[in-house]
Amino acid sequence: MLHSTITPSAKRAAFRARLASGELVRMPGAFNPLSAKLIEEKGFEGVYISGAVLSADLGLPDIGLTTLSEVAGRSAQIARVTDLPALVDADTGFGEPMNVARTVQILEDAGVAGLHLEDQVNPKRCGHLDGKQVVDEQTALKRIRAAVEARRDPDFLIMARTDIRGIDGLEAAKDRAKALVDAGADAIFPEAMADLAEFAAIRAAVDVPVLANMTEFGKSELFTTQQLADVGVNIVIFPVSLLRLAMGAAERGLDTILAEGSLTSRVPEMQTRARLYELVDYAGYSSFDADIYTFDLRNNHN
Ligand SMILES: C[C@](O)(C(=O)O)[C@H](CC(=O)O)C(=O)O
Ligand SMILES: [Mg+2]
Repeated sequence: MLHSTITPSAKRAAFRARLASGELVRMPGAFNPLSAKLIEEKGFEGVYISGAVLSADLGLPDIGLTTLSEVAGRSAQIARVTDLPALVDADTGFGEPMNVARTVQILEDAGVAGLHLEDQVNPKRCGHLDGKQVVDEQTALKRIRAAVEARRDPDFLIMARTDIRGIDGLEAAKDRAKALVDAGADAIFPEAMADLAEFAAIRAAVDVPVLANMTEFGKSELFTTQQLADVGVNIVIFPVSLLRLAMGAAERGLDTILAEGSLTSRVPEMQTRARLYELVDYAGYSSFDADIYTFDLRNNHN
């Protein structure tokens, strides 16, 4: 009820242990705290907090407009309601290496299990857009070193994302990944890999966990969790998928009101009131204080 009772440090330790086991960690993107609860209930191993989703949620493009406070606020809301470890997209770290250090501490305070920092120039753009630019190697490494030095919980995962594949190719991505690991990165997120062989090449180049980004309508093909596990990928994110599904359903629903004047034909597709109440645990609140829960589902159409 109310919130997760597992401390951030325990979630981080569990995340590290799961990664060390070699088993794939599946992290769908939670577009809000409620969807994080659903992800947990379905049995996934973690939740991802996407920058693309946060900006879209605010009605903004994903081009570096969102602030650290907005990302930290959303991260804290999500981390508070789930026992799962959360990995948050910290874009380029919101500025210079000094800002990156502050970003790490603020996101540690938000209760997430780790973050990823990318090597794009500021302002960044979605990794699947054309016209991206990356910083030189020394600048990229400084960001990671600053992040590692600033962290207070040694289990807080600092993942380095490199966007260089789409600009200078796979060899450059392998070199950059190795250098980022030498600078202290705990894991690597190679953005916009073209195929499974490219994931395998990054996997072979470094000895830390590797993440695969299974975002739809992007530059990577969509592979199954089994295919990714078979090439040694350790974490898979479905960053924007739940938002895309929900928004697809919302759009169809709005069209139905326009066409039919009612949503009756869509009700079978909706999450029921009973299911929603189960997910947010009305019953738990009721046993905590029977006076606050007087609603009886049996009196409703559901
Ligand atoms: C993973 C990502 O950084 C995100 O913000 O979720 C995006 C996802 C997307 O825009 O599809 C990305 O740059 O890949
Ligand atoms: Mg992003």
